[in-house]
Amino acid sequence: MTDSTTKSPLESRASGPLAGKVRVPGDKSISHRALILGALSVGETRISGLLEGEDVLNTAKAMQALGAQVERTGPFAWQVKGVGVAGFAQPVSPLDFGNSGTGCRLVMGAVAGCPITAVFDGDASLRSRPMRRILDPLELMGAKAGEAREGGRLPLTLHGARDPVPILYRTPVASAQIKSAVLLAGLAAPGVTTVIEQEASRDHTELMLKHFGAEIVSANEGSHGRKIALTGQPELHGAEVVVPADPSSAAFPIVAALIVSGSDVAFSDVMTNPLRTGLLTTLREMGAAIEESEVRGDAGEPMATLRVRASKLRGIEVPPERAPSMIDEYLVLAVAASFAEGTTIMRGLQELRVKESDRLEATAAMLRVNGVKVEIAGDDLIVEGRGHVPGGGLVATHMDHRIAMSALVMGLAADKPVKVDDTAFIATSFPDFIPMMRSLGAEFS
Ligand SMILES: O=C(O)C1=C[C@@H](OP(=O)(O)O)[C@@H](O)[C@H](O)C1
Ligand SMILES: C=C(OP(=O)(O)O)C(=O)O
Repeated sequence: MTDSTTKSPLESRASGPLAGKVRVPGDKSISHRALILGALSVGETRISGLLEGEDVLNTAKAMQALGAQVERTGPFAWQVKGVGVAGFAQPVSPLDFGNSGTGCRLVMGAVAGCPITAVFDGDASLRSRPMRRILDPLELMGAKAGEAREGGRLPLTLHGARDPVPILYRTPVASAQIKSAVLLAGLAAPGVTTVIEQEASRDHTELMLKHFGAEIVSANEGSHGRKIALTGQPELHGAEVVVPADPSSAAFPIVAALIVSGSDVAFSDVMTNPLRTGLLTTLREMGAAIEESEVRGDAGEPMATLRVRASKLRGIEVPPERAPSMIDEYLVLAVAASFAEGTTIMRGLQELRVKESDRLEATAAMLRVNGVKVEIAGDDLIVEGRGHVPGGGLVATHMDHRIAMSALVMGLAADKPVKVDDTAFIATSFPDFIPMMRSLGAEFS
């Protein structure tokens, strides 16, 4: 996918009721972490339900380049034989993370604790994203970033620490990627590495570290925060990981089912970790009919079947403290808000500016070009819902999978078709999105 020049446009049009039961692919966050922790463990890790999207496949390649044995043993089934904590080997060529911030930043943390040097690179989107936020704590732990562009942007050379030191670090923004990078580097440091976050971000790294045998304690901090303490230099043991379905991927067909009248769609095994369910909370507040059944858990990650039926939605205000639990879902929430009656105000979205694209601007542009009234006020996004969307626009995806999927969802219920300029990046997180949506009744051409 890196710097692809051939674009694959697609148009989506008003469709009949969506119906069926599907399992969206494995969770992207958990898939990256299973490969990385498998590589840092002694013995064998077996992963089922891995997301075989480009982002995760790039992490798998990076683990191989760093000395782990990584093998696909069947559909979505992978086996990793690890090198142990701080055991990474010097890679012979640059590590290419393609479009993936998570893969790149988490592996930076893991490399920072090893006495090796690695070059990190990615596509034009990833090269535009800030890496200083990761390099700052890693340098405090003893790693050194070599020559890099302004803001620590890729490509960059990272020299891991010979003797990593544990730190206490307060993350400057609610970011699971920063927290996870520090914890992964902390694995190699003697003593306790502590991360304090003012707003709790997704805790998959903490849960999975415990699952692999690390001593890690997490406590509430302030009204919305967490304090996480990891004891360094554990022996991590290979483990079984069952990857639940990705709620951030399910978000697209969920919103599609809500806005296409008469729809009734079920989603199995969707991860319902409370630090990832902000969108479900918000949609329910807007009037969405979403029922949970078959609730269960695996390796600390709860999951459930969700049944979603087309619903009349109303505009609401989404508080800023909810942002970390739905940070990747605002684009498709903005689509739902466009079909709602009344104004939806989404507050505190500054982090959307540093994702695969500037998602605040790109979301507003997607809505505007399709006749929806929208405004950006500081870090807030304000959408005027009128119960229907004119459509007819051509949406620029800016190398961003979630813009492409959101726009295609919008077209399924808009008055006129909606076209996206490029669907290629959907393969980073949801390779079967188009056929799965068609199987539910979506009309794409
Ligand atoms: O840790 C993770 O797996 C992720 C954390 C989030 O990023 P930030 O940590 O930058 O908020 C999210 O946007 C990304 O898709 C996945
Ligand atoms: C922000 C995302 O991913 P990443 O940061 O891993 O590129 C995303 O998938 O929406």
